[in-house]
Amino acid sequence: MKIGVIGGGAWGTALAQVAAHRGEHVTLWAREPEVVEGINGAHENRLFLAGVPLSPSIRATADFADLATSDALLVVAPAQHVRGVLAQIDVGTRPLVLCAKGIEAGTRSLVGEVARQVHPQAPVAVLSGPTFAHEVAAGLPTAVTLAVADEALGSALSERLAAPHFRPYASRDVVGAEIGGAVKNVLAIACGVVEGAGLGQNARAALIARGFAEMTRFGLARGARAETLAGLSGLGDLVLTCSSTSSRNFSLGLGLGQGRAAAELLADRRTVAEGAFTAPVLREAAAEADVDMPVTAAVCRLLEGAPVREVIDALLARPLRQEV
Ligand SMILES: NC(=O)C1=CN([C@@H]2O[C@H](COP(=O)(O)OP(=O)(O)OC[C@H]3O[C@@H](n4cnc5c(N)ncnc54)[C@H](O)[C@@H]3O)[C@@H](O)[C@H]2O)C=CC1
Ligand SMILES: O=C(CO)COP(=O)(O)O
Repeated sequence: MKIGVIGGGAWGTALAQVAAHRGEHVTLWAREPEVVEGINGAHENRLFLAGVPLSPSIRATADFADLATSDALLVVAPAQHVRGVLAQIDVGTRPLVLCAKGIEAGTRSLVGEVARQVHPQAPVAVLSGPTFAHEVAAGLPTAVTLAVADEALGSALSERLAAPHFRPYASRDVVGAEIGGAVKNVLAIACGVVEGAGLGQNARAALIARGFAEMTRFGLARGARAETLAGLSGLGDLVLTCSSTSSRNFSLGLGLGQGRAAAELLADRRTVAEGAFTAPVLREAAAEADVDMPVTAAVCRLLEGAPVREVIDALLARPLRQEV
């Protein structure tokens, strides 16, 4: 199978590396000419995954037409850009494996919904889980959820994407896999705030547990399965990104917790902290579904510039309630 990868950021590059190590023909579309040149020439993506020697068999391109012969397309552009990028590609009936984690602003669509709107003929799969790109690219053991409605296609894609250190677990819950990945980014910002504001490890553990309760309420309201939310793409990824400065979302929260302004933290950054874009859309979607998401609302207020102390005090002053 020939694999096409759309997006030359850290994650697209790491996934291209996994496929290349399996011996697949990999064509990677990247937006930045210097990424294309670096991968084809020096076999390195210095902009987004510096220091990782890439397989010489990965072929990078800036031309969507070069993806025409790929049998399956991994979509690894940031969530807010998936629609724009997909609109430029003739996909036909080829499977789209969606790897971005977020909800589209304006439409409130999950990435899978965006893909179906742009390419209704293409079957959609979601690949999501606890996967720092630099660890995957370095060949460290990693497991992901691979969610596809069609079981036969799910098995075929799992076979093709698996590697000795990269283990997909098949699921049919596409919405559940997507919601876990999108919501955990917002919660990772909150955990970074706890760290930055020096609120302690009890608070962080509480936030992970209450954040997971929030993710579950929203997921169930949108048709996700509880088991998926408790799996790799939900709780697994939540734990990873809520406990490491390797997470861009956690790092953004760390800065906010230290009292720095969101605009300053987001300005000029080349890498994407998806939670900053997802948080306001998630707040809207939660209101629409009549789901209480206090942590998400607090993250939104911090991104809008509210003082950290004020937001934390308001969160702690909420009326006491039943845990379940
Ligand atoms: N980095 C990681 O460890 C992981 C990232 N992801 C997800 O993968 C998606 C991509 O993230 P990364 O590869 O980490 O990105 P990155 O932060 O390494 O790089 C930014 C990416 O955004 C692209 N971009 C910027 N403006 C754009 C535009 N106008 N149109 C199209 N593309 C544009 C850049 O070309 C680049 O590919 C995100 O949804 C992220 O949540 C998922 C799992 C792991
Ligand atoms: O999704 C990720 C790991 O699973 C990457 O997290 P960040 O985008 O917060 O770096």
